[in-house]
Amino acid sequence: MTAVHRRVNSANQGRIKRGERGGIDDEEERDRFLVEENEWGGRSRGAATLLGGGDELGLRVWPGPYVPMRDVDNASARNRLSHLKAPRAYISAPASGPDAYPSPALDAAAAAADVAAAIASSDAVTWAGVWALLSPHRARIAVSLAALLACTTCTLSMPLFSGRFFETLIGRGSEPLWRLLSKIAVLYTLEPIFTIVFVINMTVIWEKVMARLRSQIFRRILIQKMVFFDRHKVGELTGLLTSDLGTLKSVITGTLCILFTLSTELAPVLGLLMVSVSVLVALFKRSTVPTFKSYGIVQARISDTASETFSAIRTVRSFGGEKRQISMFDNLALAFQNSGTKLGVLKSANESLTRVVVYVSLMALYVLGGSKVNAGKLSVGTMASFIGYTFTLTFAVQGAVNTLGDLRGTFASVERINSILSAEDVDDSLAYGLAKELEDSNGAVHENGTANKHYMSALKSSSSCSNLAWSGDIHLEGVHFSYPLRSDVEILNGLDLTIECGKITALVGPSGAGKSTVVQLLARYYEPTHGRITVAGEDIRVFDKREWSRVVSLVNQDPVLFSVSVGENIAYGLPDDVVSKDEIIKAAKAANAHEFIVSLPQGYDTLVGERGSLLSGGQRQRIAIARALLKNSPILILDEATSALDTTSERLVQEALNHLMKGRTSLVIAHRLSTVQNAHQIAVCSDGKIAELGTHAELVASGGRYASLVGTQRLAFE
Ligand SMILES: Nc1ncnc2c1ncn2[C@@H]1O[C@H](COP(=O)(O)OP(=O)(O)OP(=O)(O)O)[C@@H](O)[C@H]1O
Repeated sequence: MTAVHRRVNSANQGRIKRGERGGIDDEEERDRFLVEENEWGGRSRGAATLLGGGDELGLRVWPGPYVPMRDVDNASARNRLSHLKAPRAYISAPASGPDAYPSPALDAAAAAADVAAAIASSDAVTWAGVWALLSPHRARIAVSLAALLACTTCTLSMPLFSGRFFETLIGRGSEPLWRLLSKIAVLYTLEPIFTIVFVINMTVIWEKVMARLRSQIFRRILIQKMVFFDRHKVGELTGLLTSDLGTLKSVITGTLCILFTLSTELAPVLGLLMVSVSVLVALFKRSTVPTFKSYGIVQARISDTASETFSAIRTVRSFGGEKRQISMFDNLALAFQNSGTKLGVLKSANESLTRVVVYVSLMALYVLGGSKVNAGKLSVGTMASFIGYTFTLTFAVQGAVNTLGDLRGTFASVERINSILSAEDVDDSLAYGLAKELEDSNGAVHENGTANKHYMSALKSSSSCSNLAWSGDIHLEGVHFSYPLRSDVEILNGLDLTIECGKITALVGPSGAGKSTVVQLLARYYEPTHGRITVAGEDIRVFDKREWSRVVSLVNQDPVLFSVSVGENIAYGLPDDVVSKDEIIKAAKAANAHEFIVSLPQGYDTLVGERGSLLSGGQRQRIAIARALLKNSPILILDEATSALDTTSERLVQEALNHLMKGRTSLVIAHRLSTVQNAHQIAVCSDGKIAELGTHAELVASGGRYASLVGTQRLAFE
């Protein structure tokens, strides 16, 4: 084996292993696949690119550092290769240029910590967590505080100098006017400089903290159970990452602004005013938290409605639904306006009351101070300083009121984030798998890792999952299931089915019988409420969901593509591996997609638009098949994969599917019975059970439901 062969093989380690371990019949095809790759590796510098060595060629390569080829076979190189695991797979050919695609680096340590924290803690945002995020920025905080102190000193000295200025003007000052004015000028210059240092440092710290918080929440959302996504709309969830967190940011910055105006001199007076303000705020708080909460909810609904309308724009157009969407949006905009107005009124009432407190203080100062100046007991300068300080105090109090007002908004936001992202909805089996992988790639010792505390003892190793899936039958044994949001309606009631290894099983039946539900259980989007699903006799719940997802490929009627290039969409079949362009081309060729792809304006680098909207249904379907081919998983589920296609596309897609199904345990769901008549066995699903099972000929001969379905479709069989 040449060095290049070794490199290519190592890079494809994961996929090859799956093939080697498993009992796939199609050994020959896999060998061909590898030989072709090796040939390619020997011909070009592609292998260097494959392993992240593109830096050598002046390319920007995903992901991670360059690994010298000769190192790949030894253990230390394998460790280094683990860094290559990042959520990016597709490498453009050298011709695409160094910046063809951005490189998303993954901070595995932070991600592992976040996932582990999500498993362990019930609240998504805790003040202790925010504090922990702040602590690495201690040096910057110290600089900020020093700047704050300097700035406060300048601010608090200003009224004193104003007083002296008036004294000098009326001829009672001891200092020459020019000297006084130059001191004031220095003060006025330094104050904004210190302010800039303070604000810039605080902004940098907070942007960093907010970015981490956002990542934490995104990760937490991603590991929720499927029911969570049934329950919450997209806008609501994206709102958590934008507006709700935005509120959190403003309060923390605001709190620091209070410090900005604190001083020992003014502490008693400020303290007194703060007590009055706190009392006012406390009185308001009870009534305003719900208002803030409903404000957040309406805001989320608005973004929800907008994103839903735009993503379903074709449906809106075809039904002439513009008026309806506009009125829905207008109603929400009105509700948002009302809620905003209510909030504004409450805020201003709160602020006005505080001002009243300040103005009363000022009036007292004018009356008492004025009479003392008249009586000659107080100098004009001191009186001017007092007035200056009172205004300083006014700013301070207003800042405090705004901050406390924001605090109420923040309480509501944190409450909202935490109530939506409750710990019960975390999918432990998925979170465990993810935490384990992240800790592994971070080099964490597993026995002490956080992931270890959960599921570790119960779950099987990844190699056994792949081995069993390649070699064993799948059994659905007495499966009962109700969707969590409709727990009173039983969709499957005691369904038994054996899906034979390496063969094609078709699942047919009337609409609503539960066929797609079986798919969702096999994909483990949901778990059966009773009964179990086994592979080679092993309950599939003993595998973590990340591992299970690698052994199951799903191609459905309307495959969703990401709004990136065609090549990147195919490479998503192996999202954690480094995939060469040649592998992608080969998968595309096998999926009958290569020809149409190269005829696109930028070939494999053509962007597919949102959800793949710039491609036809048949083209999307073939890209999805190429993606599944690249994934090379032992279990394949086709849910109405050809039902949306015209005859030409269907032929092309069907050919691609036949290629894909070869040697895999396949479950095919189809309404059009002509597409499943050659399946090894056909199961008729009815009322959440398997009513009939056999080959096409057997079922037609038995004259049961299948035969009548065939009759209904008036197909000319045999
Ligand atoms: N996420 C969900 N939450 C609640 N109920 C659901 C959900 N998905 C499907 N259902 C319900 O489950 C039942 C079975 O649906 P399923 O999609 O499995 O049927 P099907 O046999 O695949 O139908 P079709 O052939 O029309 O696709 C239906 O009554 C449907 O309303």
